[in-house]
Amino acid sequence: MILARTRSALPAAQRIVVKIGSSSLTGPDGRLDLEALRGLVRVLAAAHEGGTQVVLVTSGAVAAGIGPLGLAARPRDLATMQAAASVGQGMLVARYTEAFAHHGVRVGQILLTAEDTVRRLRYKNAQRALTRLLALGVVPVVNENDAVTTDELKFGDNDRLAALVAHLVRADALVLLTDVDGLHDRPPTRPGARRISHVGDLAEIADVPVTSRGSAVGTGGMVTKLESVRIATGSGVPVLLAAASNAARALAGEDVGTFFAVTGRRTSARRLWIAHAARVRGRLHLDDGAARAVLGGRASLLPAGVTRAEGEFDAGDAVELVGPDGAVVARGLVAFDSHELPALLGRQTAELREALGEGYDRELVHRDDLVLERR
Ligand SMILES: Nc1ncnc2c1ncn2[C@@H]1O[C@H](COP(=O)(O)OP(=O)(O)O)[C@@H](O)[C@H]1O
Ligand SMILES: N[C@@H](CCC(=O)OP(=O)(O)O)C(=O)O
Repeated sequence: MILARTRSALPAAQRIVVKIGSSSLTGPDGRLDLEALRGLVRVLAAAHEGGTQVVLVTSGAVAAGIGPLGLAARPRDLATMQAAASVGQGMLVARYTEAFAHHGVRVGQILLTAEDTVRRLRYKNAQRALTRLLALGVVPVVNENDAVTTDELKFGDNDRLAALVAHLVRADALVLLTDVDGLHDRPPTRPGARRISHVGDLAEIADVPVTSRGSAVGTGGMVTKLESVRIATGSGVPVLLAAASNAARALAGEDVGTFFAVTGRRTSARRLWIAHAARVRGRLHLDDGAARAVLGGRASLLPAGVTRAEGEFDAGDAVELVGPDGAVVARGLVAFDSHELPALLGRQTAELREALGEGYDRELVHRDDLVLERR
């Protein structure tokens, strides 16, 4: 589709997901910057008025909780982050509700966890709520459900969450707003850094140095943004990455920020999650036959084809499947806990059923839970 390859996709988009990072919503003191928030809302309300459906994915809950809790800086431990997010999220949504109401637009809060994008029922649930809100002319305001999200289940960052939401609502484009106007050919603090305007394929920027250190209040830096870009463009959604201060020009299709063209087609949310699971818990080493079977694309992985396992994981966790040459061939959700594996590896299915009973003759990684590594 021609639209998804150029910036003209943006003004023509009927449904967009816009993500704004903490760095663009907070002042130097770490508190919410109301002027910045209102500036963003002005732009989004105008897009809404023009007939574009807008989903806003907003960070800033933890940052908004820093001031009221008297914390010196953004907390790094999970419990204090949860507490700060719990205090901050309410304030954040109250501010958006007021700011959008000023333009006659209603908002609805949606808090998601990783599970909502993986488990079919929950995925459908989230999708139904978001679609209905949009049909009712409401701007959904989405964030991760930080106050109850455990370490394992965390999206890790809102950049990834935004890409998954863009997939969920079948957005025509994803707009990532941050404190820097797009990807630069080197971190923008280095002298001579220049903006890259268009990326047709991520391979073009393989050599661009990016840091994972964000601003003082942001998380993930440019690395998580590029991961988000990879998820979105690889599943049919083009991305524009720009400075929040350029939001209006970005939505108008002007030459600001970096445009990333679509590189792949829409895929299932579950496969998307497996391919980009925030955290891989272990590795299964495959023998030659198993590696070839998996690479063939239609086979499940059986215990018989695995020579050794690394890591500690529970059934349902994401693991890497490694071929005899040491290269990762696929990612998948493993069906057993790691402590069960020594008794299973290298043994035939029938033998396992006989020795250990029904239930132990199942696949180690079912083919529906397996995604080949892109080469
Ligand atoms: N090559 C690069 N081009 C642009 N920005 C980069 C690059 N490498 C690192 N960065 C950094 O990424 C930061 C944005 O990430 P972050 O602070 O996490 O933002 P947010 O809070 O919006 O999610 C920028 O401030 C910038 O310093
Ligand atoms: N959900 C968290 C934001 C986490 C996050 O990814 O922040 P950022 O890198 O600023 O987009 C919050 O609301 O504070």
